[in-house]
Amino acid sequence: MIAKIAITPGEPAGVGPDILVQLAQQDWSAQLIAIADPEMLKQRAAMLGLSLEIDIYDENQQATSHKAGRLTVKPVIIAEPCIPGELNPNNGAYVVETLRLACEGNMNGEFQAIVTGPVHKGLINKSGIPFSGHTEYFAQQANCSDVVMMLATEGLRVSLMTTHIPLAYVSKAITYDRVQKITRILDNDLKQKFGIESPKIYVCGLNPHAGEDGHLGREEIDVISPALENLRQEGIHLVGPLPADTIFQEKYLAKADAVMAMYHDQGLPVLKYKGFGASVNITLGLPFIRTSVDHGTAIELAGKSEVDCGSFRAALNHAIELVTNTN
Ligand SMILES: NC(=O)C1=CN([C@@H]2O[C@H](COP(=O)(O)OP(=O)(O)OC[C@H]3O[C@@H](n4cnc5c(N)ncnc54)[C@H](O)[C@@H]3O)[C@@H](O)[C@H]2O)C=CC1
Ligand SMILES: NCC(=O)COP(=O)(O)O
Repeated sequence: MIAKIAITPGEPAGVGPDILVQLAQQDWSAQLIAIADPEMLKQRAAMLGLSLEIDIYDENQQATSHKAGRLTVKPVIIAEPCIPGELNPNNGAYVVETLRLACEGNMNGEFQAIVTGPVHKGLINKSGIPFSGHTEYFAQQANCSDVVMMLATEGLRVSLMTTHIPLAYVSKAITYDRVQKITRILDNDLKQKFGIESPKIYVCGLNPHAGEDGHLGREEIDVISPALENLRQEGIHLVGPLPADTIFQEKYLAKADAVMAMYHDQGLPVLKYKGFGASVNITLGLPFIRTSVDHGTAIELAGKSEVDCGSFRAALNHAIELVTNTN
């Protein structure tokens, strides 16, 4: 069966559309369905000197694999014409509508995965729509109380205990309950989606030196260790909490199927240092497959043919692979 993959190019003034029209220049084994404004995509392709034929999506037609130089589009009309590199809050609702439709199509089985380009979280909020990230948005749309953000590159997977919240709220968000729920989702998806029979998860502490026996913070003693101990009783293979400044070394990584970081900027700088441009962001715990790029909107590069397509290509390949593995 040929999979239908919904693709949201993200912020129209950013590099998402540039990358999508470039990726459309090659054949793919799945049908790619861009949920976007077709005129905006045509204009971006023309700006980059690429030829692109648009086919308007017909849900009653059987899926056919993507052919180079064409793109199937489920149209969402943009509010105001897009100027690459110029953020326009009047187009914030358009961006969110593309995400809503992609989610709806996955929930009702029309599409088999979502691949998202980068959105500008600040612009969406400026447009009057509270938004902290795709991860949280899709969780809410799919009625999932907890999902996990995981980024993966060759030789390293990093998942996050907390996602897009201010640093000042992180300690309070790391509860006994949260540590258990998030770790169980990670363990389950490593088994189900990645085919790892008995995953080993290495867990970072929150505080310097994982709290130094309570002298530099008590979250490890009061919350993280007891929660991990309970999970070990359930049979989950966990190591830690280990100091975050030394966990990312080969001795541990060679054995780890994933590292769990306590917050966004504890884990992601390491991952991106290792594999920026070739990493994939995967949301675990959703009732559908969702992958994304490792980078943001890079608006200064929009419309200029200078963008690196590696992460978007990897996200698309990974989504197709996950669909194939789970069918
Ligand atoms: N998946 C998503 O929707 C993500 C969205 N963002 C959003 O993107 C916006 C901008 O965030 P920044 O922190 O500035 O990160 P950014 O990733 O947009 O840019 C950081 C640096 O990397 C470069 N860069 C990024 N992507 C590139 C590519 N494909 N090819 C070549 N160079 C590239 C940029 O030119 C810039 O120098 C924010 O609003 C943020 O919320 C950030 C990360 C992920
Ligand atoms: N740093 C990852 C990021 O900001 C992307 O998050 P999301 O929009 O995929 O939730």
